[in-house]
Amino acid sequence: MSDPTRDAAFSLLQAVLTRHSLLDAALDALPAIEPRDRAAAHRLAACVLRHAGTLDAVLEPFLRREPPPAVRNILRLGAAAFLFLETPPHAAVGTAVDLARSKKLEPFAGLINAVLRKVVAHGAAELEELDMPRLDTPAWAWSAWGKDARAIAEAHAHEAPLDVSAMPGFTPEGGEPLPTGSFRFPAGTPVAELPGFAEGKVWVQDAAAALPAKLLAPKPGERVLDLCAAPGGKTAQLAALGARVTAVERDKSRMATLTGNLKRLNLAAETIVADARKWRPAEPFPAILLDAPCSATGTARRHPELLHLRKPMDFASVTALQDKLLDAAAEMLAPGGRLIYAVCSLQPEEGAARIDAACTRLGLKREPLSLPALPEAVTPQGDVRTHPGMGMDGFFIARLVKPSAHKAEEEVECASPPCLARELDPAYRDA
Ligand SMILES: C[S@@+](CC[C@H](N)C(=O)[O-])C[C@H]1O[C@@H](n2cnc3c(N)ncnc32)[C@H](O)[C@@H]1O
Repeated sequence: MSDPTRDAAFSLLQAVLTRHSLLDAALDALPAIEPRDRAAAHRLAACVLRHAGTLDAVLEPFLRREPPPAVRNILRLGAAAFLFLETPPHAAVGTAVDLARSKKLEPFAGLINAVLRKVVAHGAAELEELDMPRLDTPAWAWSAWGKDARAIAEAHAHEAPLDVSAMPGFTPEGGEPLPTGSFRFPAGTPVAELPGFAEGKVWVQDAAAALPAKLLAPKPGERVLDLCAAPGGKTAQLAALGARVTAVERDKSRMATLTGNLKRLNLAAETIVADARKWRPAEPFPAILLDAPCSATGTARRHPELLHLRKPMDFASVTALQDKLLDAAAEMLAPGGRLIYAVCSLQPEEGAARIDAACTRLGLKREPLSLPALPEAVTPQGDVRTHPGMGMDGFFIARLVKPSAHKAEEEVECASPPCLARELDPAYRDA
């Protein structure tokens, strides 16, 4: 009989690595098991996903030929339990062998036993020699992250803490106040037990995810359009700051989650289920937050499967959608209005490159952001780029302004290229 934790962890790995499922979806699809076993299985599977490259490098010298994928996953589970999760050697090996038998992989039980015994004997020493951050990061991601790649990859080795945003004036007891205004609790803190959660005073939101709404800085009573709004962390921030928020979200069930979240927090917003590329308001908005759908590589600390599931060629379709959403946002922005564009991605093509293209295509002007609480996150172009090496999720945030009607007319006069005004303006030079 295999133990329920190993069994569930194996199902999670098979779902992610062979059927390309997201880990949360795979967790939802697990048969009913004790919550404690489910949490342990999640932790074990996430550990394998964080360290798959390192685990494979440790196993490599002990394998004479490539084992079937299911057998490799059992070997990874056994090695991860021993090397990273302090499982005693006999339990790490024995549960892996039992698991193989229960999955009709009896012919591989001897191999699994022999390989894992070698891992137990030599694996820890081998680990010392390996460049784990490099091995656990796909080559496409490492090269895209440039000089920050090592710091990001080192942070990916650890579980993320639990950050929360709080209603203005409320301080959740026991939370570490962060310079950017969020509060931090240790990884694994049960959300429902957070101080102020039951009273609707706090909501879960990574410290980086809390920055875009702060940088939009709505005034009390100001009309704000929140595009791509669900599950509503940023809608809640904007409403809590006193803005009159219109939240647009394409997915009906995600919008239901947003509505439920606002209700729990006793906040209000106008909610519209629609495709932001097509929906148009009666009046343009002076302030828009576009939290665009993205590859979400900035959240890989919490979702370690993403680096296994994403492929470089996936980015073309998501950047095309980001451009269309920027086009729509520019149309809905009042002259003189401001637009905050945000993505929880570490990929430059979803960040600065989208803003460069939007400035050229739409005549918007990039306005440099200032973030005194986190100056290292401000790029030379004036955008904000956080990453896990800074202790928070990876986010890209930029502010764009639409020239006022008066200015726009001036630009029309000199619109035939090349436009001298654009050539002289450093913001356009960057574009
Ligand atoms: C990054 S999430 C937004 C997170 C949210 N702003 C928050 O703070 O909780 C992106 C959202 O965009 C929605 N979305 C994707 N394409 C859309 C479109 N064309 N129009 C409106 N919403 C869209 C997705 O369903 C998803 O809920």
